Amino acid sequence: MTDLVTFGETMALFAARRTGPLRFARDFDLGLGGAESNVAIGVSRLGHDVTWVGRVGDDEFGELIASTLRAERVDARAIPDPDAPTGLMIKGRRTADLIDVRYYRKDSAGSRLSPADLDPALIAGARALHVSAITPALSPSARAAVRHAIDAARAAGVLVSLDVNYRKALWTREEAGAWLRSVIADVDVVFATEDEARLIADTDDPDDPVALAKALGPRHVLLKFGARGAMELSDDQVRHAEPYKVTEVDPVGAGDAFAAGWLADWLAGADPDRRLRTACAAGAFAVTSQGDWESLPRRADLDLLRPTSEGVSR
Ligand SMILES: Nc1ncnc2c1ncn2[C@@H]1O[C@H](COP(=O)(O)OP(=O)(O)O)[C@@H](O)[C@H]1O
Ligand SMILES: O=C(O)C(=O)C[C@H](O)[C@H](O)COP(=O)(O)O
Repeated sequence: MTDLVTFGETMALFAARRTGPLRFARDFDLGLGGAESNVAIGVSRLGHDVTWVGRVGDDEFGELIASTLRAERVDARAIPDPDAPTGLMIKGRRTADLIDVRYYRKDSAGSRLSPADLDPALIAGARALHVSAITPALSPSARAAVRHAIDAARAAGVLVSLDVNYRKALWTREEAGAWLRSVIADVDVVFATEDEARLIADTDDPDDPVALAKALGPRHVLLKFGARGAMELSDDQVRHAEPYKVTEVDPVGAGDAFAAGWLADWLAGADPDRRLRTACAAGAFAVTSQGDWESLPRRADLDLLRPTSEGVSR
């Protein structure tokens, strides 16, 4: 039995070590990145059993992904695909605070995920399913896999969580909006930035976060405002969360961390105020180091941050 099932594409990640145009980068840190595996690691570190499913190439990067996730205690069902390579993500630093992410993932192993890769019994045995709207943008078979997984979760009464994670390199706003509107009624929890929420919501006041959240529809709506914190609309009640004070080194991965924190506390049965604080703390931790997931917190770390922290722990 697992608490959370998630699936998607995880890529080998090359992060340039120095700032400037990528062609002058010279050296890179090799790691991995993928929205859903970032969430899987985050939820695992916060104490729950997580299963991640995805296709990887039958290559060194596929090994890197499987072994890293397993080291993070994620039950990684990394399906080796003999016919396609692991996708790549290249992270450049054009300036000290301008990160430029490029994908080399067309026809990758991860994009070849299909409904047959996702066992409905695995999903039915979990308490929550987490998907992102990156997967449906990868290929028709990956899109069908998301629908299949959501249907399996709904049939079994398993919580369905969706992170909008709009990636303009993969599809247009119109394509993403149409797909999102086709699934939103089957979603229990949605994570979005305000701009992402506007892909789905039809409201007269798209600049009002509360109106936007109400127009989305799911039982739990989480709107993320970056360094300004977040808002939750759950069961008609609105909660605002102050951000935690950290020095931002790399903003990539904050949204995945936030989703991980929220889901971990939902699984733990935490009260809604605490759940939202955990989500914000996890998001804050994520921006403190270069990697997409390396600085994600364990439970004991959560108390280290305070909204008004002076940065000293005694
Ligand atoms: N610089 C920051 N300082 C403190 N918390 C942050 C910072 N950036 C992000 N967070 C936290 O992480 C959450 C998600 O980040 P955000 O950038 O809004 O999402 P995404 O990565 O999906 O665009 C925010 O709602 C906030 O709680
Ligand atoms: O899987 C993909 O396509 C990715 O882009 C992987 C990224 O590492 C994360 O998804 C970060 O996303 P945020 O948490 O929204 O900053």
